[in-house]
Amino acid sequence: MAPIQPATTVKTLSESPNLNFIPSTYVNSTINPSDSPAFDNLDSYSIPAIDFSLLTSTSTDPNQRSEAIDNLGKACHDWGFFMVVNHGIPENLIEEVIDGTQGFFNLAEEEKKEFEGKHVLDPIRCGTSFNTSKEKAFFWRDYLKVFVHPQFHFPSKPNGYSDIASEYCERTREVAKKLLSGILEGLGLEECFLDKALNMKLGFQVFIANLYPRCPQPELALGMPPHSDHGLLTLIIQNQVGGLQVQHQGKWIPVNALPNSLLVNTGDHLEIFSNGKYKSNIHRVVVNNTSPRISVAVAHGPSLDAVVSPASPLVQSENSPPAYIPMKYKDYMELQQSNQLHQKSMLEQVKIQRN
Ligand SMILES: O=C(O)CCC(=O)C(=O)O
Ligand SMILES: [Fe+2]
Repeated sequence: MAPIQPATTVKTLSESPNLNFIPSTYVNSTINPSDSPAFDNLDSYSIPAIDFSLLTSTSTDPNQRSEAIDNLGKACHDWGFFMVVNHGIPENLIEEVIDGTQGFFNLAEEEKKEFEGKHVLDPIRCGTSFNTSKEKAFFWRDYLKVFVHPQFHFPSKPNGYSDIASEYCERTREVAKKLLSGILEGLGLEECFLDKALNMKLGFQVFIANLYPRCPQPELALGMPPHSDHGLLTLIIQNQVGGLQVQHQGKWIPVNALPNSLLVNTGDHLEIFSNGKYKSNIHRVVVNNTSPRISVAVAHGPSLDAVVSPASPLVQSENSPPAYIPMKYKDYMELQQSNQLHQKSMLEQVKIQRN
């Protein structure tokens, strides 16, 4: 039987007059509200915040800096998710990226079709859900995915969006690089490993813009399913509308972003590289009936040609044999993007099972 195709973008669907119910193809049976902590319990789950200026400023007292490196390692270990404050990316640049993204999704459907793309390795691709050719239930989300490094690609519309995105991606690349250096330092690895093992000078960077329109039955739909990201670190900004939830100790914790913070997810390749010390974070997006959510996730990975395996100094003792088989990042990314997005199903395939 041919796969069911969504009629259109979720944006168009959500704008249909008198839409009181969602089509059954958007009903997701995987939502389990009881796995969220009771509301008055949320305070005991506070998402770590990292002060970026303490990691990078040359005038930081060395004790404060090593405390910041420890906090960063702890955040990667305990949560795989943290918020970065004092990152130095201007607030107005972030607002312009969100506005440009809104402008892109507001283009006429025929105009967006120009950027549709056919294959997961096409550098510009927009669409709906995650992978409609493989999904049984669709997600309440439209997206634009663009490869922005080592070569910068971008849609030519709307006017000015490409320049803003180019500047923003350069800034996030710098922040990601410094966070990764701090993470490596915390693992006891030399900074040159970034270039030696991961070839970060040619690091793969993808700009992912997401729109989650208003949904008349938010308790039945999901914006994005529980999943981990394929790269090393993903940096997320959003409009003022929440919806991102991170899994922590088996519970879903809603992310209430600190003002002007970057939200950071650790990805599968950090888990592989750290030989399982820093597990990639599982997250999902829930939707609502009042305000559309816009987010921009910029994912930072190794070079597509890098064959990634656990960092050699971390697997030299008998107590810590390599827990993942080496795989070319490009092959990993292509496979993850061509299948259904489900938990850590791709990472499971490279994990070495030991009894
Ligand atoms: O919308 C968000 O905050 C998260 C998006 C996300 O998880 C992704 O694009 O991989
Ligand atoms: Fe994600």
